[in-house]
Amino acid sequence: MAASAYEISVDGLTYSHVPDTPPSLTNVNIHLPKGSRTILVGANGAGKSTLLQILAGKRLISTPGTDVRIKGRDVFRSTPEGITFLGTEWAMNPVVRGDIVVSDFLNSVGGYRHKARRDLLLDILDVDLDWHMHQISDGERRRVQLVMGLMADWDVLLLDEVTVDLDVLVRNDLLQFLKKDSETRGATILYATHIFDGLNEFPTHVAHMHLGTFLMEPTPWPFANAAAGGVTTVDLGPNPSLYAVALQWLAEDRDRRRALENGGRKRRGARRDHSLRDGWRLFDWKEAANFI
Ligand SMILES: Nc1ncnc2c1ncn2[C@@H]1O[C@H](COP(=O)(O)OP(=O)(O)OP(=O)(O)O)[C@@H](O)[C@H]1O
Repeated sequence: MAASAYEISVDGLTYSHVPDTPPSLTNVNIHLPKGSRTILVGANGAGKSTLLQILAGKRLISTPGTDVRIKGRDVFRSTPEGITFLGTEWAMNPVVRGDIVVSDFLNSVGGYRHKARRDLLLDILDVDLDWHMHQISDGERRRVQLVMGLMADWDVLLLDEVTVDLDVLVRNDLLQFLKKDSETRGATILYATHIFDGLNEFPTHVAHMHLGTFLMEPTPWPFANAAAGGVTTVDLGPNPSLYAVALQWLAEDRDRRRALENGGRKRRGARRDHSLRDGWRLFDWKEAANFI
């Protein structure tokens, strides 16, 4: 299939947040069909958020040979319509912690234009239009964000761990809504999460990221084969749950990372006292206690 036939296509993507430092993404190549729902599995620091932010057009990349397209259009040069990105940093913005009533807030971002969908989402996410944004909990603020982000029809939804602070009932209802919406409208979802329970029925594809690369590119889910199609080193039995697969992958990733560290090929940061530079000392709690 030509790259433009995919809803999301990434070719030759390498990216460093800071010039001349090890890349957070290295030669990423993924191709996702329209209507797919892909779960990105990877340890903290694997590169999931970086990839989602790039797809959302939040970072400009002009490296020759890099091609990042959504709906066939270059996300850096001719950003397509219909992409919704929902990340965790939104809730930190002082603007959405101000004294504004939820109904006014949603109207200010066009809620009146999508009333039927907005009302459905208010119901699913159990959001009260009379709430004041500065008087609600983090999880409630997250629910308002989801109503805001999902009330207009989207073609491609990029979700970066935004279900983490939802209660299980709301999260379950939301996932069912997203699945149905994606099936009905052929909309595409790429979802990075660390919470795998209740997720087995959601994805059409699952992918495995580690240290900025895809150890397994998006692969149709479920994995029927007993050894998970060779994607893990141990036999997880028939039809393993996503939780079991993720747990195994992350354990293997940790071993792989530690082997790199032990071989002196750490990517960044000190993790052990023997990694500290000359002249550095470990924190001494007994010494520190004298100052309390
Ligand atoms: N703004 C930044 N400046 C410099 N380095 C960054 C920045 N953001 C992320 N990184 C680095 O890029 C790498 C990938 O980070 P990223 O946030 O994409 O990982 P992640 O898979 O989303 O992790 P998590 O599961 O913890 O959210 C990490 O090594 C991280 O330290």
